[in-house]
Amino acid sequence: MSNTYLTTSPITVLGAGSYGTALAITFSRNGYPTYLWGHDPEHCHQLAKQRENSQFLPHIKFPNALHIEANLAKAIQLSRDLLIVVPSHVFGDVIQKIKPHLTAQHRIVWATKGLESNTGRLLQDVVLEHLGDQYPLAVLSGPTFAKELAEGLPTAITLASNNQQFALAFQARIHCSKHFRVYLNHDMVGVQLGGAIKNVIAIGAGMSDGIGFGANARTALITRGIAEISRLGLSLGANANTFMGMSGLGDLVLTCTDNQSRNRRFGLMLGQGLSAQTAMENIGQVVEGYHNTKEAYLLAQQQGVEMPITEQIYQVLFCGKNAKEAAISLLGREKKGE
Ligand SMILES: NC(=O)c1ccc[n+]([C@@H]2O[C@H](COP(=O)([O-])OP(=O)(O)OC[C@H]3O[C@@H](n4cnc5c(N)ncnc54)[C@H](O)[C@@H]3O)[C@@H](O)[C@H]2O)c1
Ligand SMILES: O=P(O)(O)OC[C@H](O)CO
Repeated sequence: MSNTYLTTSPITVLGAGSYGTALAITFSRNGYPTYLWGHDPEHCHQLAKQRENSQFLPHIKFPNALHIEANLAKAIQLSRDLLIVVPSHVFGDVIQKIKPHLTAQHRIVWATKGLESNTGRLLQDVVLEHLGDQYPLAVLSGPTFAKELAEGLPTAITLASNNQQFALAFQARIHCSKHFRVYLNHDMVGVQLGGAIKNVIAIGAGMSDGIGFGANARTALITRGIAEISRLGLSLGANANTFMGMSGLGDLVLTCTDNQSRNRRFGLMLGQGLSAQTAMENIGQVVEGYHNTKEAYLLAQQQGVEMPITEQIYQVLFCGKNAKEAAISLLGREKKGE
C-alpha cells in the first residue's frame, strides 16, 4: 500500500444494497474517496452510469468522491478500511471471498445486522473463524434508515470495536457533526445482538398493528422486547448499558414504530393474514428478522434464556401458527413481576 493512498484515506464499502449505498454516499459527501462494490456486475455498471442507485435510493445523486468498483480484488486493494454491508445470510460467503485479497494493513468494519444463518453465531465469530484475530474489527449499528441517511438527515449511530486505536481513528473519519454522529462503545457483543434481535421484535410490533391492536400493545412489545434482548445479551457477556443506547433501545424503537422498516412492514402483512412468502415478495428487499428468528430462538434455548416474543414469532414463521393465536399466547402467559 503506497503512502499516497494512505494519506487520501479512502474507504471501500462492500455491498451495494440500500444501506451500503447510503453509507457510501455519506462518507463521500464528507469528502473521502469512497469505493462501492456490489456483487452483481450489471448492477455496478448501472450505478456507475446513472450516478444513483435507482433501485434502492432513487433521485439521490452520488457525490463526485463516490466511485463504483465492480472488481472485488481491486475494491479491497484501494482502501485500508473495508466496510461490509451485505445481508447476514451471505456475510460468511463474502468474508471468505475477501480473505485472499487482504493484506496485513486492512481493518474491517461491518454494518450488517444479524446472526449467522443456521448456527446463530455472532458475525464477529464468523470473521474470527475465517480470518483469524489479526485484523482490527468493528461493528457499526444503530437507528439508521438508509433513505434518511442518504438524504443527509440527522442520524446517530454506535461504533464498537475490539481495538481502541482503530475505533478512535474510524470514528474521527466518519463522524460529521452536521448530520452523522458516531458514538463509541466497547461492547461488540451487545451492539451486534441489539441490531440482530430488534429485527425479530419489529416483526412482532408490525404483527400487533396488522392485527389491529393499538399503541398500548406496540409499546408493551417494545418494552418487553428490550427486556428479552437484554437477558440474552447478559447471558452472552454483553454490558446491560449497551441495550439502553443507539444500537439497543434506539434501533428497537425506530424499527418497531416506523413503516420505513422492512421488518415492521413484513410483520404488518403477517398480522393482516398474508403468508410469510407473499409478504417477503411484496417487500422485495432483505428482511433480516425473517432470516434471524430461528437463529435467535435457538440461541435463546442454548443459553437457557426466556424470550417469549421471539418464541411466538418463531411459531408463526416456522410452525404454522397464525399471528392472532401468537398474540393470544403472549397475552395469556402466567402473571409475573416486571
Ligand atoms: N436499509 C437500511 O435502512 C439498513 C439500515 C441499517 C442496517 N441495515 C443492514 O444492512 C444489511 C444490508 O441490508 P440492505 O438494506 O442494504 O439490503 P438491501 O435489500 O437493500 O440490498 C441487499 C443487497 O445485498 C446484495 N447481495 C445479495 N447477495 C449477495 C452476495 N452473495 N454478495 C454480496 N452482496 C449480495 C444484493 O445485491 C443487494 O444489493 C442488512 O444486514 C441490514 O439489516 C440496513
Ligand atoms: O428496514 P429494516 O427493518 O431492516 O431496518 C433498517 C435498519 O436496521 C434500521 O436501523
